[in-house]
Formats: sequence, C-alpha cells, structure tokens
Amino acid sequence: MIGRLNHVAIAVRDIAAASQLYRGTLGATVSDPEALPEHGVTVVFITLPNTKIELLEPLGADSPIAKFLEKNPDGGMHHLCYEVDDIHAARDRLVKSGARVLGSGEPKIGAHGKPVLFLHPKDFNGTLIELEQA
Ligand SMILES: CC[C@H](C(=O)O)C(=O)SCCNC(=O)CCNC(=O)[C@H](O)C(C)(C)COP(=O)(O)OP(=O)(O)OC[C@H]1O[C@@H](n2cnc3c(N)ncnc32)[C@H](O)[C@@H]1OP(=O)(O)O
Ligand SMILES: [Co+2]
Repeated sequence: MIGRLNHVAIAVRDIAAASQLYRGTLGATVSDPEALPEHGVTVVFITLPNTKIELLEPLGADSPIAKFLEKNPDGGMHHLCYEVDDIHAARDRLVKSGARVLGSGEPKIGAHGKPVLFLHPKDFNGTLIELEQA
C-alpha cells in the first residue's frame, strides 16, 4: 500500500532562519515560504535527489504544531509522508485495521495540491504519518 517517501517534515520556530540554514550552511535548494492557513502552518520544501524535506512553522492561533513546539522548543522531526495510489482505499483499509485517521477522516488538499490524511502517532510507533495521493 504505502509507496515512495514523499517528504520528511521538521517543525521549526523560525522558518526564515531554518531556510537559510538549509540554503546557506547545507547548500540545499529551498522553495519560497507558502502559507497554508487551512492547515495552520507556513511551509517550505527542500528538494533532495530522492525525497523532500518540509519545514513547518506555526501559522495562526490554533496551529496543530504549536503544542509540538512547546514540547520540542528547538523544533524537531514532525512527520513522515508516504505516497499511496488510492487514498480512499488506504483510509478504508486503515480504519478497518483499527488505526485512527485524524480529523474528519476525509482527505484534505495538502501542500502539493493533492489529497492527504494523517494517522495518529500513537498507532505508528510514536510517529505521525501523513499519506498523500500519488
Ligand atoms: C497538509 C499540509 C502539509 C503537507 O505536507 O501537505 C502538512 O504536512 S501540515 C502538518 C501539520 N498538520 C498536522 O500535523 C495535522 C495532524 N496532526 C494532528 O492532528 C495533531 O497534531 C496530533 C493529533 C498528532 C497531536 O495533537 P495535539 O498536539 O493537540 O495533541 P497532544 O500534544 O496531546 O499529542 C497527543 C500525543 O501524541 C504525541 N504527538 C503529538 N504530535 C506528535 C508528532 N508530530 N509526532 C509524534 N508524537 C506526537 C504527543 O506527544 C502526545 O503523546 P503523549 O505521550 O500523550 O504526550
Ligand atoms: Co507534510
């Protein structure tokens, strides 16, 4: 079911500083920041030869990553995103297996304009999983 690793997400307090770290110190190609108010984050993507790094900064009062940053003040690895061929079939299989699909259970459009879902970290070895329609 899960396919390519689409991205590894890192929550950061200051996305401009983190972008400069990747662009300057690590010599990476970093996209411009994109505000995603419907997801409560501002994101940039760092394109690597085999996957992407997503930097996330809280946006708005009830950002889903605010509590994560309270617990991890320096930032940290936030989630992994796997691609799936059919996100509804994946959702149905996961619900049937007893895994918790976060939010309404209906995919929302993510940063790449594709439907995404999130799975509870407590069901997946303490790791927040995002699924994105390939
Ligand atoms: C979609 C746009 C973009 C894209 O790529 O396209 C994005 O990726 S946007 C990413 C931001 N959006 C989300 O993260 C949505 C899904 N997240 C959530 O629904 C919540 O953050 C949730 C449910 C994972 C955690 O909710 P909350 O922080 O309010 O609850 P707690 O702090 O009580 O956490 C419960 C429990 O889970 C542990 N936790 C929380 N976040 C993570 C994490 N990222 N990785 C691992 N574990 C996590 C937290 O420590 C608590 O554990 P406990 O042992 O009870 O302390
Ligand atoms: Co993501």
